[in-house]
Amino acid sequence: MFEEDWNAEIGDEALLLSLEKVSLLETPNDPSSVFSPGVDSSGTDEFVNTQCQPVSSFGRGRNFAATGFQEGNGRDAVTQNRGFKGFGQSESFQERNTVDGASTQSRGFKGFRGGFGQGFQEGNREDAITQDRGFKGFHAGFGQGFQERNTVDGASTQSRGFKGFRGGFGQGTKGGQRDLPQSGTLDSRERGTVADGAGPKVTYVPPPPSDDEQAIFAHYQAGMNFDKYDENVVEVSGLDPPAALMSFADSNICHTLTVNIAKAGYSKPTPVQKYSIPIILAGRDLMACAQTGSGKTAAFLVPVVAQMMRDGVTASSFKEQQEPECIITAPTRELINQIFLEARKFVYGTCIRPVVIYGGTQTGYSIRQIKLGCNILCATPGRLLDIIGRGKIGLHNVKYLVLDEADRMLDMGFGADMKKLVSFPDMPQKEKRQTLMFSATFPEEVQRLAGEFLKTDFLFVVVGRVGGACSDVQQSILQVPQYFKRTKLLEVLHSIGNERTLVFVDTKKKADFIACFLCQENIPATSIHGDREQREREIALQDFRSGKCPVLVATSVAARGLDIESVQHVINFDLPSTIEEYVHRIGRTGRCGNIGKAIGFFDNNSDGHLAQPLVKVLSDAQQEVPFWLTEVAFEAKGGRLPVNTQKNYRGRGNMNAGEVKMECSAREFESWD
Ligand SMILES: Nc1ncnc2c1ncn2[C@@H]1O[C@H](COP(=O)(O)OP(=O)(O)OP(=O)(O)O)[C@@H](O)[C@H]1O
Repeated sequence: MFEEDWNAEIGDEALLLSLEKVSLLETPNDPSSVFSPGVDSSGTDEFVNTQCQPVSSFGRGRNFAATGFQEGNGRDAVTQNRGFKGFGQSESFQERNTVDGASTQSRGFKGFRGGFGQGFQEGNREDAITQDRGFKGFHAGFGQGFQERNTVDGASTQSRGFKGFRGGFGQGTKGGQRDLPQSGTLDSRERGTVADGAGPKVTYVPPPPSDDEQAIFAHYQAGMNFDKYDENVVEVSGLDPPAALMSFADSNICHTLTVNIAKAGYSKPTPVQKYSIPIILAGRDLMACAQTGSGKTAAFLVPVVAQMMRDGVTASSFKEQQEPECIITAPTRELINQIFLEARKFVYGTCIRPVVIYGGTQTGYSIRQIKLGCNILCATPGRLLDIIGRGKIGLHNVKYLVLDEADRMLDMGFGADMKKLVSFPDMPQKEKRQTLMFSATFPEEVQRLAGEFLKTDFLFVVVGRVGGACSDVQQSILQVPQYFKRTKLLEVLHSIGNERTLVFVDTKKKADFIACFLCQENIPATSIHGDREQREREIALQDFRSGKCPVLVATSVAARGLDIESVQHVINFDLPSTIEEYVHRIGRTGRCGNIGKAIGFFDNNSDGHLAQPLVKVLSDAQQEVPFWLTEVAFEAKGGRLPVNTQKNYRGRGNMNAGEVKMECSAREFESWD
């Protein structure tokens, strides 16, 4: 991700003063009210040596707001250390970094003493052997009664990020109760290149989902605008498209699946389902674009399961190498898990076995799940390639290849992985498999790239406008300069009350910082981003879903696909760099016919590039367009684009290959898969 200008925000005197006034959380011994990112890293640079993620349990040592904080880091040999390293109060805070041996790197926040305000320095030192970057020395504040020790023996160690929250900010989660096996965060780097044993092991095993029928079919209610989906114009391009279906019963699918659809609470198909289901049942390749929250997941799962049943799929039994009939990929771990949970609904009572594998979890666990049998493999790209490379998955039986969030899967972030996937010798050629692509956005150049994966007679279904925002989301764009954003955020959150709100920021560090800040303001918040351990990410999401933390501060890793009940608000604290990302982010609310609200903080200094595409997205979705925004858009068009120091201009319809390339940065620096 892009490095933000922290000085611009934190160095502001007024803000520092206001932060000094912030009172600390005052429930040190109440485990249910002391939160947690347990944040563990924030660095963004490449690793040099092996890395050691501190074991940061949320259990003991979570007394984040009591009396004193200690951190010790004892390391031998080549050590790298990046990120936050402890919060504490001046008197009781101690930080110990014992480094034996040579070559030490240390980056990032190192010890808060005294709130966010004073004593905040950024160090940027680089000598031959020792690197030390980032915030160092917060004096006075933010955590008390907090201890962390990281002792790492052995050579060549790296550690990044926040070190010191065990429990962290926010409310909720008592680590002890949730002490699942620990994970390290190898993320994308764990793929293939870092074999088991070569680096610190990722040991996280996610808790198994409930097998209880009620839990499997749990769903939220469609909203009052559900029927309005039918008002959307649907365009199908390509030769001989089959007729759309009007009801699930029309689709002639097997009885068990029909029952499962009903149990999932689907009484009638949405437009993307009406058109996609018969196309897939007819064996055609498909690229489908429909607004966020309008049921694209079932639009591919239902017909794939129906066809597998029709073709008499056999139950796969225990084998060292499995040969799934269907592979589904998506860009983020949480999203692929969600797709897997949806798949479990539709295959219920059949012999079809779906399996999910994704990064940040123990590779051995993924392999064990696969060995037990696998008909539908839901996977993030990195873990998928890794597992294929280990010979645990044979591809010659693949009949369906699904790319959810296909534009993201084909851009420079994951495009190479997807090319690699279809280039495996045993992967059936595109003529011999069905390739299905779904997204709410499809920039034109990505549409062109998609052609390489699809048969020439593929069909393109567009519900509404390509890349259009969901009209059930009431959008407002406010002019908020960077230095004023936190004040504005508080103002908005106070007016919202306890309603579930997703706040998007542009960097991982900032996600943690804003979550901390909100907690200090007694707004229970947690964070999700690519530097958090997978276990922490899942806990954060769970706490948000359950309402324990009604505010989730996120980077773009949470922008796509996530379907969380009752998210009433999305706040773009930082607007994203592309309009597509904006459309996905605000689409976390206003789903399945429910209504939602999205507020964007527009900073003239950094968001000028987004003015024009925003005006278009707002007006296409029949939203009010502020006059000032049209003016900024006009200025941008006239060549007087405000100097943009932080973001890259990647508006829709204006992308070129180079701009697509930039998309990869988000994924490279964030561990999405
Ligand atoms: N036909 C239907 N009837 C009732 N609910 C439905 C129907 N189809 C989908 N849903 C529900 O609507 C919600 C949104 O669906 P889904 O997540 O598939 O949307 P999406 O189009 O993939 O969104 P995004 O673009 O954000 O990924 C889910 O909770 C899903 O269970």
